[in-house]
Amino acid sequence: MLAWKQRSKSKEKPGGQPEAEERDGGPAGSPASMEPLLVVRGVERSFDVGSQKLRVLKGIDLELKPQQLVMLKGRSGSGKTTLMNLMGGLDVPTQGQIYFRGQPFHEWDDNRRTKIRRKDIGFIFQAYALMPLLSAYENVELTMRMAGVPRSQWKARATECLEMVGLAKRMHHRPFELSGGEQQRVAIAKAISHRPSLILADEPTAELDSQMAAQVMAVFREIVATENISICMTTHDTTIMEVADHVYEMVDGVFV
Ligand SMILES: Nc1ncnc2c1ncn2[C@@H]1O[C@H](COP(=O)(O)OP(=O)(O)OP(=O)(O)O)[C@@H](O)[C@H]1O
Repeated sequence: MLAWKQRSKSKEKPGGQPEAEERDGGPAGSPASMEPLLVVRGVERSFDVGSQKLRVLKGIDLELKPQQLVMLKGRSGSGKTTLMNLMGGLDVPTQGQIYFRGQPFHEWDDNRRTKIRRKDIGFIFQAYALMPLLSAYENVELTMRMAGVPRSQWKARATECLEMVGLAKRMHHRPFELSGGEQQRVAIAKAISHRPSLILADEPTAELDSQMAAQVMAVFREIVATENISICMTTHDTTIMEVADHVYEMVDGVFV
């Protein structure tokens, strides 16, 4: 199992709020100097609720660079999940633009976004979302099957991903035979198996105790470094924000 390599990049703002620094200023070719993977520009999202319009996102700007781990924090109902759904092409903005690898998600229909999403984006949820009758290995294989990865690559890649998350010895266990932290690590192995460039994780550590949450964050840092993946995750847990490259705080549909 990986050790949790804590990165002390955050600073205390005068108001006592942790403010993460970006890893800018690195040499040419470092993550900070690369083209953004995802660009969110002036994004707004409203929902019709009865005869009312509910304005949830009110002008969001965000950039996610390759090999970056960013976190969204904010109170319940502030709009984090709504934004993640837009970033992952599950929904489209009412206003504004979303470019994923330069492709205009905001202009595309659902079919076109779904094709990109299956190949290039991985999702991780609070509640693991594993198939209960399939083993850890079979769960990972299923994602590759759905993403169109050639069958000849399934075995080696599923094994590699489960080893990466520290589950080499638990590969043939089914979800109910695994702890919460282990199940979440299977979910991570699933999410990275088809080699996406972006992982979106909604409260991935919410169900875990602090030690298991730390293990999951260690795995996230490892895959950002070795798999050329960027991660955007939501969290309420201030202790894990230390490992982020950048923390965005959302209040009532805007970043502060
Ligand atoms: N499809 C929808 N129709 C109407 N209202 C919606 C819809 N989706 C989200 N909302 C509303 O938008 C607001 C923001 O919801 P969202 O789930 O994005 O918040 P959140 O910050 O992720 O909260 P939490 O931390 O509890 O998950 C909430 O008031 C929610 O009820």
